[in-house]
Formats: sequence, C-alpha cells, structure tokens
Amino acid sequence: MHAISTRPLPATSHGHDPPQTLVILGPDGAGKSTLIEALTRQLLNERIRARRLANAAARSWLTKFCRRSGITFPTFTQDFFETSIRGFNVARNMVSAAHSGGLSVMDRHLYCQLVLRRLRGHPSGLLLPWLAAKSTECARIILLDIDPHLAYERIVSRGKDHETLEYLSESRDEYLRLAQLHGWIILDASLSTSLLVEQLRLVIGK
Ligand SMILES: Nc1ncnc2c1ncn2[C@@H]1O[C@H](COP(=O)(O)OP(=O)(O)OP(=O)(O)O)[C@@H](O)[C@H]1O
Ligand SMILES: Cc1cn([C@H]2C[C@H](O)[C@@H](COP(=O)(O)O)O2)c(=O)[nH]c1=O
Repeated sequence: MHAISTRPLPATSHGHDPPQTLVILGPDGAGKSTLIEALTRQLLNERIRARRLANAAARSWLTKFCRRSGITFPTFTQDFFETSIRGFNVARNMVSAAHSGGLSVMDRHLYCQLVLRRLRGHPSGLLLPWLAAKSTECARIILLDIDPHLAYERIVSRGKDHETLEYLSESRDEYLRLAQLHGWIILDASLSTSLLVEQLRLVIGK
C-alpha cells in the first residue's frame, strides 16, 4: 500500500457513527465490486454500518444496445450519455450517504469519466474536473491499481464483457496520473481480497 495522502476524514455532527465516504476507483477488472462487497459484508457481520453505492454510467447497457441495434454513437454522444447518468447516480448516492450513518463505499465516481475523456482524446473541460473534486471533498479516494495483463485475465475469466489490453493499459496510466496529482491512496489489486479488505479497514479505522 502506498499511502500518498494522510488527509483526515472530516468530523461531522452525527454522534459517534458519523457518515464516512470511501470512493474506490480503478480500471475495469481491478476488483472494485468484489472488494467493496467483501468489505461491507465483513463490517455488517460485525454490526458496523456499511453500504456499497454504485455510481454506474450504464456503459455495459449502452455497449449491448449498440451491438444489438447496429447503431454506433459518436464518442462525444457516448460521453454525454454516460457522464449524465454517472452524474445523476453520484448525486443520488451522495444524498443517500449523507443521510445514513456509518460507511458508504462508492464504486466508481466522476473521475472515471475524466479517464474516459482522456482515453477518447476529448478535452476534460472545466465543469467535470471541478464537479469531480467538489463532490469528493469529504471523501477518501482509493485507487485499486492493476497490471493490465492481470485485469485482462480477470475480465476474460469473468466472461461478462470484453476489453482490449491497450484500453486497460491506457486506463491504468491515466488513473495513476490522477492519483499522483490528487494524492489518492493506491492499493495493489493483485493482492487477495482479504488482504485488501484489511488494508481498507486500516485506512478507514474500522
Ligand atoms: N483480489 C482478487 N484476486 C483474484 N481475483 C479477483 C480479485 N478481485 C476480483 N477478482 C475477480 O476478478 C474479476 C473482476 O472483478 P470485479 O468485477 O470485482 O472488478 P471491477 O473492478 O468491479 O470491474 P468493472 O469495473 O469492470 O466492473 C471477477 O471475476 C472477480 O471474481
Ligand atoms: C468500457 C466498457 C465497460 N463495460 C463494463 C465494464 C464494467 O463492468 C461496467 C462499468 O460500468 P460503468 O457504467 O462505467 O459503471 O461496464 C462494458 O460492458 N462495455 C464497455 O465498453
């Protein structure tokens, strides 16, 4: 684990179980959903309040729709569609996290759209970087870093979708660039899920 940020979680007025938000980012196949499920299950078994909140962008649905219908959207249209849906889910999940005590662990965030924009050769714009930073001000962000070959293997064995090695490699580089820029904590996704859960519990202090 490379702790490149030691920013403390902000205190709130929710008594001894204040809302805490953790955001897990990383390339496709890094193991984000698996890790969040394992962490929240373990905490709930110990009667510690925790929930997974997925900030999906419906990319999987859009890919299937395009394949079935034979329609291909320009990448700017795809970006508009995905960013709107992810933005809506982020807003909805932020409200949910703020109104629940305990830990909320978000699977993906607006930064994923910034990564996709970079990979598609689009400009980042001004609004999205600002919104991404503003909406994670009170959260702690973790990057699950993964070698693209391992991510590729995991996606193949999951058998749900397909990604190219090139996409996974560029995606990793961009996530690492953002992590250095913003001081996110980086975890090694090649470790076992149980070790990663332990590391996350150290980060959140639960
Ligand atoms: N630590 C791990 N060790 C070995 N295999 C893992 C680990 N974490 C996840 N996997 C496996 O890798 C595959 C991808 O995991 P998962 O779906 O959680 O990734 P993800 O980051 O949420 O992916 P996506 O963003 O594409 O939805 C799954 O088949 C899962 O069982
Ligand atoms: C790029 C791409 C991704 N997917 C899959 C990979 C993940 O499991 C989800 C990510 O969903 P989100 O909406 O970004 O949260 O979608 C896919 O099926 N097709 C793609 O082209």
